[in-house]
Amino acid sequence: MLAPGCELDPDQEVVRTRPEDYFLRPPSHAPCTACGTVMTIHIVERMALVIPASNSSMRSDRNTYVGKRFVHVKNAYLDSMDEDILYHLDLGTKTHNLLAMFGDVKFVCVGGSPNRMKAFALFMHKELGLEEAEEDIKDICAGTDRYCMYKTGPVLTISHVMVIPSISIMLHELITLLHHARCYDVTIIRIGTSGGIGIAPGTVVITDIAVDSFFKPRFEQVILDNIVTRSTELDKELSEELFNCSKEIPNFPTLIGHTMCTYDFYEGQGRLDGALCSFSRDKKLDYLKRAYKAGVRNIEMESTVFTAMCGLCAAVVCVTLLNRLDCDQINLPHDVLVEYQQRPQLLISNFIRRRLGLCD
Ligand SMILES: O=P(O)(O)O[C@H]1O[C@H](CO)[C@@H](O)[C@H]1O
Ligand SMILES: O=c1cc[nH]c(=O)[nH]1
Repeated sequence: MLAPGCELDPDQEVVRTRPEDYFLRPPSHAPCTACGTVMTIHIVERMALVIPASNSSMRSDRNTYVGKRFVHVKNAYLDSMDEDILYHLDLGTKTHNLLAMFGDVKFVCVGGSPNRMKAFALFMHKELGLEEAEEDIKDICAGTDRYCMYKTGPVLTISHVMVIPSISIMLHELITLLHHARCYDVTIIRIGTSGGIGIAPGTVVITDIAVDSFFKPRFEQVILDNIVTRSTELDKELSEELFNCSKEIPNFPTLIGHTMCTYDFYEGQGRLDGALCSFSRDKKLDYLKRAYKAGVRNIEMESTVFTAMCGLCAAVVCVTLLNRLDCDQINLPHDVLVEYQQRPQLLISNFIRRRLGLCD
């Protein structure tokens, strides 16, 4: 077991936790960098499937992608399949020419609400000055009502509904789609809403690391009857780039901080206004204050699985709708809510235009 207060070499991919939880690789041992105490370490799988476009310190298993960094699928079975049906997207390798449809995608923007994501696609269409008529921007996944998807030039926009399992299914099919379409140098961004902790409503939080309800930077996935823990590391350069973009927008409160991802909006986020509540106001505030102290600035419900699957060329940008130290209910006037929800969209549009060399 880990000695209390010990630190491991930060370059090591480890998590310090209960040994029985980690089955992915057998535990090994390493000395604490400070005191030399030998500790049991449990290797966490690096899951990120999308390869960063500009990362000079890529691991050797990623170095096969010199020049173009293709979207990577860690599944040996896929390429031997005669046909791959992406059921929830209503797309498939035999029914659609995925290379022709999606081969030029460079940015993927995801968010919960189908209407908000459609509005973002139409906004991007305008911002990129694309010639195609707005009416021609159709939902590519119209054959299913699970998710919606729009393509505007190199920007693919997809809704993922709410919570980890829903975004996880979408990401499996999205990443497979990008792989079939031979996409490369892709950046994936989640644009959403969240509850803030200790910050003014309307603040945009750019996530530096996604943490779970225990403030740990990990995502636990049950696979068969094992729990596999995956890293939720994000590309720091990308968050800095986004932060710099935000400085160019007037009256645009933005910060970089940890984002906590929960499995529930009510009890899971310490709300007193759900159908069930088994804790006191004091316990709630104590929890949220501990979260703040651990670096958490906002709470939402998808970031850990999103970062685990897309991490090293991905970003999470969420506006806060309330300060959870003050209240639980979201009672913003409709026009304010709409304006707040547009903030991450505005930032990402500026970022994409800048990356495409379209900014003045
Ligand atoms: O703004 P979106 O992307 O919908 O995400 C946030 O809003 C939902 C809760 O209202 C959760 O899914 C949370 O993560
Ligand atoms: O408090 C909030 C607000 C939006 N989304 C969440 O997950 N929590």
